[in-house]
Amino acid sequence: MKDVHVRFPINPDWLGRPRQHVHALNGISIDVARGDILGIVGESGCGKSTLAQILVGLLKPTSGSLQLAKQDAATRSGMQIVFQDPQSSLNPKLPVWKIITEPVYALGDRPSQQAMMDLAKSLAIQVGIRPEYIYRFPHEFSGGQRQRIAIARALSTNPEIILLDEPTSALDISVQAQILNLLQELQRSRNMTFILISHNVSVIRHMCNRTAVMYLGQIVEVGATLDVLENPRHPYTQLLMESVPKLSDAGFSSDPAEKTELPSNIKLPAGCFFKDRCARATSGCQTPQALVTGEPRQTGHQVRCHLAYA
Ligand SMILES: Nc1ncnc2c1ncn2[C@@H]1O[C@H](COP(=O)(O)OP(=O)(O)OP(=O)(O)O)[C@@H](O)[C@H]1O
Repeated sequence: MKDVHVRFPINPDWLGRPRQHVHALNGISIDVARGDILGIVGESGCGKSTLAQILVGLLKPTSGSLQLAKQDAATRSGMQIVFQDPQSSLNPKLPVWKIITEPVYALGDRPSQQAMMDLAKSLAIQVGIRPEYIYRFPHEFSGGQRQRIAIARALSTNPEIILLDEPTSALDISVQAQILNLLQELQRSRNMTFILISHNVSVIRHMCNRTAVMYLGQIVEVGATLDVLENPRHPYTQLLMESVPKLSDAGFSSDPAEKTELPSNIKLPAGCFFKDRCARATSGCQTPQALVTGEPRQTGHQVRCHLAYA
């Protein structure tokens, strides 16, 4: 992704002309390498869903561009998505084998029904669903099983990248780890590329080798997950990490927005977007901050703050 911006027009006048815009993404540039599990973390409203929609082509950037490197011969489609809620993302009227093979039809292929049932059976086995269950309907499965079906569907076209948009947030705690483990096994055995969007830092830490932290439609810090989460350099990442619930905490808050307000994305702040919430802000924060590479340089650690390495 190169300098992607997304603005939503709002508040139209009587001629239908927008009086204002929501600045949802404000210059997102990021590379994902093959075999990466890239985590994207940030609080509610920072633009994670907008980014997901741009990645899978449901939304076009207002400006900027996306590029997918040349695909493998074995790869049939660039990207598939697994949504947060398997309850609403699976068509309740279709048997599971048809749900799993839907993306194959979407590519324009018309294989025989038998071939599709065979494909669905083999994918069901890979995600831990009994193959004889593929004739059943979504309501006959638990939440965790439904998410396994959604994962099988994403695999059906053998995509280069799978975008996981909060893949475990709608599931019971006891099932979350099983789904994350399944995703890890699939990623390793197929050397797939995952982009995992989550507000849950623990999920990102468990799963991702690289992590990008978003704030007000920008990436404020990106690098190897251990560097970003264990040794955060941006004051916002530091705030985010301080707010991660500790097992010993009772009545914790995991949302830094509850401590201080997220500024408006209709009228963006001048200079650094974070300065009004930042305990370290100085006069140098009045100018817009660029994402600069710092230490450790070899892991491509980048921070959008002039104080990061001061
Ligand atoms: N179609 C739209 N029209 C106007 N504003 C929008 C639209 N879609 C999103 N927004 C706004 O863009 C900003 C980013 O929204 P987005 O849904 O991408 O955030 P998010 O990080 O995914 O939040 P959450 O975790 O709560 O889903 C928010 O201020 C949201 O209100």
